[in-house]
Amino acid sequence: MDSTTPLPGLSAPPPPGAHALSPGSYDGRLVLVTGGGTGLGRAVAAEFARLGASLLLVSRREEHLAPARAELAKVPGAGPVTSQLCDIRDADRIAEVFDAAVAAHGRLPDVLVNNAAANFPVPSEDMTPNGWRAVVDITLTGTFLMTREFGRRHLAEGTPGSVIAVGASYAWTGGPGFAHSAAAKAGVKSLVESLAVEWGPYGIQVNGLVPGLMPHEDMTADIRTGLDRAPDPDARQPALRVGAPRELGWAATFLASPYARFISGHTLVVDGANWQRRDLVNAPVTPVREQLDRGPFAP
Ligand SMILES: CCCCCCC/C=C/C(=O)SCCNC(=O)CCNC(=O)[C@H](O)C(C)(C)COP(=O)(O)OP(=O)(O)OC[C@H]1O[C@@H](n2cnc3c(N)ncnc32)[C@H](O)[C@@H]1OP(=O)(O)O
Ligand SMILES: NC(=O)C1=CN([C@@H]2O[C@H](COP(=O)(O)OP(=O)(O)OC[C@H]3O[C@@H](n4cnc5c(N)ncnc54)[C@H](OP(=O)(O)O)[C@@H]3O)[C@@H](O)[C@H]2O)C=CC1
Repeated sequence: MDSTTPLPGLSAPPPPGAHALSPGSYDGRLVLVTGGGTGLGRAVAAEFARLGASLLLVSRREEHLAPARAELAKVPGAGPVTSQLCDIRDADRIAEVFDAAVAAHGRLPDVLVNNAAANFPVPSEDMTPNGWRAVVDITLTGTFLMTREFGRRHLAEGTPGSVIAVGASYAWTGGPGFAHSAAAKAGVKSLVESLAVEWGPYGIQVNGLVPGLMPHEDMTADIRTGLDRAPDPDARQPALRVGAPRELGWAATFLASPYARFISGHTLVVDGANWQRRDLVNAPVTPVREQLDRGPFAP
């Protein structure tokens, strides 16, 4: 192939509304998605709904939850869609959310998707203690508290369940400019590995799921601005395209399905191999302060 031949890249995903699993695969199942009102969480929830699941969306802001509830209830084949306001840093409120799940849906969530997370780009030398705590508390501790409640309820009832924790590939590599989030996501990956073993004997499967770059309209301004600094995001991916949020949803519905019951403690990366990218000759290093358009450090 000469340098003028167009590269094909990885093929475009099937259209919105398509699904790999049979219709009705999740009929009668309840799926709890944290952060299910926006972005990737909403896209994941939609794929479960398309397969017949009932949904419980959990996050802090009704302005995120109400429109998502309305949209997801219209997905053909979806079960009932409810939501609960909850800050996942609050263990008491999480217990109430599980009580509300049983009251509204008549069952515990069969699947927990820990999708909610917090993140903003910041050079580490500028990060305040409270900024670090906010991101680690939401992303790691919030994921643990939700998962702990899910596990306790299922262990008490003797019922099986499936947990999916949404991660990020900088759990393996580190994330310059995102040290708090990368550390938290590394903790999430480790948590998945610990709990998969602890709870395997009780029929509770625990996996991680890592999206690659999947732009969506709810991305925070900080992250969107960072992305907008570099033109043509497709050309910067080995797949020659960014991911579509529904591709994460398809992976999630597979991981929590009967066809994946023997997969546990694994973290699946859906990013077209972007995180493994290495060039023969690296691009010159740009310090994080420069990438973020920050002036010199001033204590
Ligand atoms: C360019 C490529 C990027 C690829 C990255 C892809 C990988 C991962 C992606 C994601 O995780 S995307 C998910 C992002 N979504 C969210 O973060 C949504 C929720 N976020 C929030 O609610 C807030 O942003 C929050 C700050 C994270 C949490 O809100 P909370 O109400 O608990 O905190 P605050 O009281 O507002 O702030 C706490 C603390 O944090 C400091 N802070 C907040 N924003 C920034 C910022 N943009 N830069 C620096 N510091 C920030 C804030 O000042 C507070 O600290 P103190 O001032 O009290 O010291
Ligand atoms: N987009 C991407 O390309 C990538 C995303 N990811 C991961 O994917 C997941 C989803 O990201 P994305 O959809 O882009 O981000 P969003 O900002 O759209 O979603 C974050 C969600 O988390 C909820 N949330 C935040 N804090 C709390 C809290 N304390 N309690 C309850 N809910 C909370 C928010 O809702 P509310 O404000 O209503 O509380 C929001 O719905 C995250 O885990 C993220 O780290 C990883 C790599 C790349």
